[in-house]
Amino acid sequence: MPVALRFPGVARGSPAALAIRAAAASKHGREQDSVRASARPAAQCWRRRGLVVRCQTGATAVLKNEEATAAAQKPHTGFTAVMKFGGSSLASAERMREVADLILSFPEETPVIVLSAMGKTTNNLLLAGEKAVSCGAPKASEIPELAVIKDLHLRTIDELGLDRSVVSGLLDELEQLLKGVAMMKELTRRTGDYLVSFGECMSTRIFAAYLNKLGKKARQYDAFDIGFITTDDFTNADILEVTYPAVAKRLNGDWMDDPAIPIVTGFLGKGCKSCAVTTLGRGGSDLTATTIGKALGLREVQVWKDVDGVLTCDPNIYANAIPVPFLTFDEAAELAYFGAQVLHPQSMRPARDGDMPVRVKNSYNRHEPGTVITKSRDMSKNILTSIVLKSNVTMLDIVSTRMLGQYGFLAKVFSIFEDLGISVDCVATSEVSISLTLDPSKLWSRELIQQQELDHVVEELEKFAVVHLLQRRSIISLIGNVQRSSLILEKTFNVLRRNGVNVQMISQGASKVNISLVVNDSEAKQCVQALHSAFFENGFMSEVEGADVPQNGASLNSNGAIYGN
Ligand SMILES: Nc1ncnc2c1ncn2[C@@H]1O[C@H](COP(=O)(O)OP(=O)(O)O)[C@@H](O)[C@H]1O
Ligand SMILES: N[C@@H](CC(=O)OP(=O)(O)O)C(=O)O
Repeated sequence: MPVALRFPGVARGSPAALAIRAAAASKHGREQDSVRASARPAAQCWRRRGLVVRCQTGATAVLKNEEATAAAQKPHTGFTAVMKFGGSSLASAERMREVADLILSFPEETPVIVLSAMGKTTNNLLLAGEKAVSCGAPKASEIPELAVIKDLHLRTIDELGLDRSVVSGLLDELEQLLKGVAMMKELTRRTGDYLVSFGECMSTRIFAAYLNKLGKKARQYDAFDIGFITTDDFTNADILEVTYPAVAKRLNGDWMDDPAIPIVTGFLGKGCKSCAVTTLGRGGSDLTATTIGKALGLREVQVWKDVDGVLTCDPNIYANAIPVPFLTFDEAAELAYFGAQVLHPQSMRPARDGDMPVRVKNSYNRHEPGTVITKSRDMSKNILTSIVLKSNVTMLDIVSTRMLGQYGFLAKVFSIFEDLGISVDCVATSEVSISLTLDPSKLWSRELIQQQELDHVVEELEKFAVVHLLQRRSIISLIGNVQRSSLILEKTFNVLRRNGVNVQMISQGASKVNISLVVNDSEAKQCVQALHSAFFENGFMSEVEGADVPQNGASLNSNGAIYGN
């Protein structure tokens, strides 16, 4: 028999209201879902002694003021963790089966699931959009990438034994959209975001349907419909603060009313002014996951990838890379910012704010401990953690013609980059000159800077400086303990000298975890390999007194608690 409640002064559906409701349910020995919020004023009221709860049987009981207050202050949520699965973990029906099996293998968890688009679907959607611009409306239905997307999703549905209607409407809509782009001969950033959103909208619908088919009750959510409110910076939107309470209210509220595992689209949001679909930058589902984790105050966010955690370098550059068991949020953010594609650069922010560990795990190798990322760790024994390479970087040497004082010179240089929305990575200055590197992509949209934009930058800078544009450079970032910088640099320069490589610029970030070196693109991979073997493979760490030797140290018990940190 439901217990009817009303909470004067507490907004209906708010986390506090839900928490009081849960406390009342627990006090009356009821399942939470047998307790319903009611608008009926007569159902109960606040008395001096507390909240009088009247069951529909006529019996009453009191939830003491202290109990109600304590519950409201510690909002209860049924959820325990966020589990995010990227495109690499969801590339086929077989992979979806494995991911479902993985989720069900943690019966003690009540996770919120965040999914990216299947496999390479986002890239295919972007390519299809580009082709639509020039192919002409009658040919839009024949774009090869559209066929690949349709085939992948329909085959997955068939193989999972689901009804094609789960995505057929979206596939039709997608085809219509491409025809529209072909007719307009234009793909704006806003339309581009709407276009790529089909990937996540389809993967989540398929997966939710599959979990339901397995008997695990799941509910699909489009992030842009549940309170993910962003700036209107299409392709690279920022999540706004209002998102946190809105998402918590919606997910907690639905859970209380009708418990089901939420399956949420990663990467997507809703522009605060435009109300159009926005995206959070490539790889943005990691950020969706940590945002939900913070909103719900969860114990942990798990980010499931196709590698055994964050590695000592990109395994595509050097196959001997090994997992890094522990990282701080600062190290992970720096690593991501300087090019390690494994995490979205902004994704550590909510985790840091909510002091919530992030675990990077391998969905293909679930028993590996992975990497645990936390606020702090014992850095005293740490020397080098990981080596990151960012290629195709442009370097600018800018020498003042002394028309401006040094102060005005730096301000003027940076205002030009700000106006053009181009991000500057590394900077080194003298009194009259500045060397800096430009990210190959504009901010996080991964839209490459065009030559004409660079020409424009140089033209603007040449009004007050002599400028040398040096292209095809790479930044090698040494993520580690900058307190041991002399040791790191001594070893690094030995290795580079032996390999005949000259460093063209050095910069040590204020974050105290990163030293960056600029070298020629053509030498960069060889440098990373040589540095990796010198630091991680030849017993260097064990020779240095008190240094931590990288090895797998983090482990996960059955309910996901972290050992060994
Ligand atoms: N330092 C690193 N550690 C781990 N993976 C890295 C690193 N640098 C680059 N990568 C690449 O990142 C990939 C995982 O990220 P991503 O493809 O975005 O995963 P997902 O699609 O599952 O979110 C790995 O397959 C690997 O190739
Ligand atoms: N699908 C989007 C968002 C994302 O996060 O993907 P992944 O988790 O596969 O990196 C992208 O490809 O950018």
